[in-house]
Amino acid sequence: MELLTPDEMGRADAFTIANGVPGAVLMERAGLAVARVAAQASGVGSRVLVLCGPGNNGGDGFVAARLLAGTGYRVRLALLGARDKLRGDAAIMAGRWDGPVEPAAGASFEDVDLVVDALFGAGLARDLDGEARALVERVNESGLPVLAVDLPSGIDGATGAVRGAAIRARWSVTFFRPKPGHLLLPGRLHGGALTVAEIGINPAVLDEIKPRAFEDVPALWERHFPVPRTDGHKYMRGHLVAVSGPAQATGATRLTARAALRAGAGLVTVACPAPALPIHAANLSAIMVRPVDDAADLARLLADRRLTTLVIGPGVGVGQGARDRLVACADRRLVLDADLITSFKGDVDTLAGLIKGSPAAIATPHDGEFARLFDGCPDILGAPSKLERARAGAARLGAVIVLKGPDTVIAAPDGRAAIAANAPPWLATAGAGDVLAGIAGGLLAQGMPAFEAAAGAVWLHGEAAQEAGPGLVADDLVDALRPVYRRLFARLGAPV
Ligand SMILES: NC(=O)C1=CN([C@@H]2O[C@H](COP(=O)(O)OP(=O)(O)OC[C@H]3O[C@@H](n4cnc5c(N)ncnc54)[C@H](O)[C@@H]3O)[C@@H](O)[C@H]2O)[C@@H](O)CC1
Ligand SMILES: Nc1ncnc2c1ncn2[C@@H]1O[C@H](COP(=O)(O)OP(=O)(O)O)[C@@H](O)[C@H]1O
Ligand SMILES: [K+]
Repeated sequence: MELLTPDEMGRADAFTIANGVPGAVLMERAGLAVARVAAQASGVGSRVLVLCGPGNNGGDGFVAARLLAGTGYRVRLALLGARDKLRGDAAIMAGRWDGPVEPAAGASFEDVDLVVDALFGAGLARDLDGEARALVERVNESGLPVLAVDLPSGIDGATGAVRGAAIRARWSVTFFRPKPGHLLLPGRLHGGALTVAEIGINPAVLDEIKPRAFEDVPALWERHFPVPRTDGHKYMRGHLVAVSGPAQATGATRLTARAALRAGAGLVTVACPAPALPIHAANLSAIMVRPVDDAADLARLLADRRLTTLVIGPGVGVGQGARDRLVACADRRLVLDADLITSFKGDVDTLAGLIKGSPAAIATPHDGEFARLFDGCPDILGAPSKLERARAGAARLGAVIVLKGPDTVIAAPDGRAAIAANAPPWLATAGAGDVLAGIAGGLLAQGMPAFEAAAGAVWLHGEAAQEAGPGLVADDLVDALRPVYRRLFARLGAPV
């Protein structure tokens, strides 16, 4: 579940080697893992072309080639660079390979069933060019199935970026823990199905490395998940207010409110301008509706301290009205979304100042809203990856940021971050973001800490979209949460 940057992975290798496991042993195990996945991908006797690079990634390739050749595969091996330039463990493994070594530049792809890409992994240091780039492009043009060792060559393991050009693999095998580049786009699209192989690195090294990035899976947040108590009642599960916009823009707030209630908030109230009240009232049943025409009205409503949590943004309108409403609720648990975020365009420090007193705040921008909020912050918008952008944004805002998309990143001001990889493409539909804000609010209302609530909400949202399947509209997500909850509760040992 931890994600290690290539640098952190290098430290994990180094710790392990320093503690008595030789690098060559790790490399033998890495090559064995590659050979195993190759064997699952392609039957005995098939023709495998192993492309080896100049570093240790190439060393893994030499091992895999030897093991496959020894178990009935017809293996050719092609090397990028000179054999006598190989160093360390890679040189040792080249010495254990007794077959021919072709130059990679002119290698033929005729009569090949599977390509093993062992060109570059964690050591990719610059954009591919020249011979390396031409080779990668030739592999992609061949249309042959590719198994990537560690990372598809050309993908930056820390950022997921394509460095010049990158292999498009059908399978990838990485070692010990995935890297951010396996989950961040475009890296994830280049990697295919990912296998994470144990190669004998003791997980105790994680205590030294203290990774700060994680895959967004239940193990990350389930300890904090608010399973309803047998002796509980609705007032123990929080009262959430969804702040609504005007009569012509009420749907987003209803999606938010329904999602919050479904996610487990004890009570949910929609606070709306008086003209919008009949519309909400006619369309809601378990959710309460209160007239709130301006910020002063909202402040009066919030004199009741039991209203602990607010979601503000969906449909609320961009401008001073939204900003004033935030002032009225800034000391509560908060989910900030959509129009509220846009209302602070280029003014993140004012927003940060306002929400300083909030006990738990989450902002859920998509890329466009993020760019607006951090307009004028080139250090944040220009950070090297989506992971680093979200982290830098969270630190500046002083709140958890959920930077949405196919590779949603959840980042806390303290540097913890998670990347979600479970959202299907049909989740990108109008109103899906309003539902996400509601789920996050529903979890916050039940007392979940902000980072865990945000990560939990993003995962649940993706699972609900999988559950609903293609053709999904945002309303379906709310219903689809039920089977997802049933499975999660069963996993947590809660009554279902
Ligand atoms: N002992 C270890 O550290 C282990 C390492 N393993 C493997 O080792 C890999 C990392 O090995 P390395 O650190 O040697 O790095 P790589 O083998 O990924 O690449 C480094 C080599 O590529 C060259 N290079 C980098 N960018 C280039 C570019 N754009 N164009 C042309 N050449 C470029 C470098 O000069 C260097 O020769 C991992 O991805 C993994 O596959 C595994 O065997 C497990 C154990
Ligand atoms: N290509 C994609 N694959 C999976 N999920 C996506 C993709 N694009 C967007 N999403 C998700 O869809 C939701 C859209 O939210 P948002 O952009 O706020 O839209 P809206 O305002 O219409 O609700 C977010 O949860 C986002 O992470
Ligand atoms: K590779």
